[in-house]
Amino acid sequence: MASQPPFETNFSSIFGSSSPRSTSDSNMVTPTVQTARIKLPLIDLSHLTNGDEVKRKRCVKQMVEAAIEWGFFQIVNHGIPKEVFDMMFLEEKKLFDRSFSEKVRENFLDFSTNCYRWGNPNATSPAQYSLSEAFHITLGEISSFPDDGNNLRTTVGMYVQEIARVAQMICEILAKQVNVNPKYFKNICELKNSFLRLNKYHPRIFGSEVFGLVPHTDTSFITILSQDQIGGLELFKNGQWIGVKPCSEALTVNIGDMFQALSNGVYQSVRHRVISPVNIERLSLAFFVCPYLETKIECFANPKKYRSFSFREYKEQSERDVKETGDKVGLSRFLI
Ligand SMILES: C=C1C[C@]23C[C@@]1(O)CC[C@H]2[C@@]12CC[C@H](O)[C@@](C)(C(=O)O1)[C@H]2[C@@H]3C(=O)O
Ligand SMILES: O=C(O)CCC(=O)C(=O)O
Ligand SMILES: [Fe+2]
Repeated sequence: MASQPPFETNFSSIFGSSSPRSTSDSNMVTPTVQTARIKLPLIDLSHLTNGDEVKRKRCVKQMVEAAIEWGFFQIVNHGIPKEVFDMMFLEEKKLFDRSFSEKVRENFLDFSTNCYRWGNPNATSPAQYSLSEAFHITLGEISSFPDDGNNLRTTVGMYVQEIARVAQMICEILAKQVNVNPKYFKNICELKNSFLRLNKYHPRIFGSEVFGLVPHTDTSFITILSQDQIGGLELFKNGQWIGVKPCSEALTVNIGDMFQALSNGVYQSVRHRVISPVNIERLSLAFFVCPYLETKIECFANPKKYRSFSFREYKEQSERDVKETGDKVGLSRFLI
């Protein structure tokens, strides 16, 4: 049975003969000239723990500067064994290779009903269409899985434990620099709303360039991305889309909307997107650090840029916006 979502049949009415990049939709920043791929600031996390105080301070400074200037950086020597990624990518591939009907079936894998998504069902124009499929696996749900010897569950559990440890370290450092009590990020592993998003990007089928994932900011505090070597991730900086060069062994970290709000706009939740690969599929794993639904997001600086809001309010507003317009409006809704 086919494992592919029916992109072609279901979206032919939206596409016709055009491609997302050739439209003048407001999502697009025209002209979309592709600049050279860049290497993001690369941060060696071993300096945080090797006992050399000068190197530790330099490492913290690099990270903070990258969060302010780029909203993105890459990390190496994070301490997660290569085997953990190999196992996780293998399970991810096996999961996406299952039949389409199995993937959409309600309560597949006992997760909540809408953990599987493909395309963008709410797209109103080609510029909002994503040629990819994804699973959202929230931390709260993994812990309630029965231990039935299923490799996917064990592997996801192991993966998020490792990645959450790294996430915690980064969040605490970034918090301290903007006068947020690092205890705010105590027990990230316990943050049941944090989730792992498994992304599969399909090779282009609609002519020229197509979005694998439409331009967006992440709703998280931070996101930690692991990707294969295919590439396609681009970020928007100084009026241009810039391709991020994949770097083996490195994880990509980006600031999400919650940290931008918490830091009163000091850290940047930068718009990014994925361009579909040519003749090849691409896999990635994105871990989103999110607070509890009732957590109040309130910055302590003055004057405040954003009104305080709960994570529930932000999430529900974003979901409503995506449903009604095909796109997330984001933090601009909460400006004072
Ligand atoms: C169609 C969309 C779903 C999404 C918001 C968006 O407009 C574009 C990107 C999607 C994304 C990707 C990262 C996160 O998983 C997410 C929650 C987010 O903040 O942006 C999702 C949104 C979603 O699934 O609702
Ligand atoms: O796959 C990628 O490179 C980016 C994924 C992403 O932006 C997301 O899942 O929010
Ligand atoms: Fe993202």
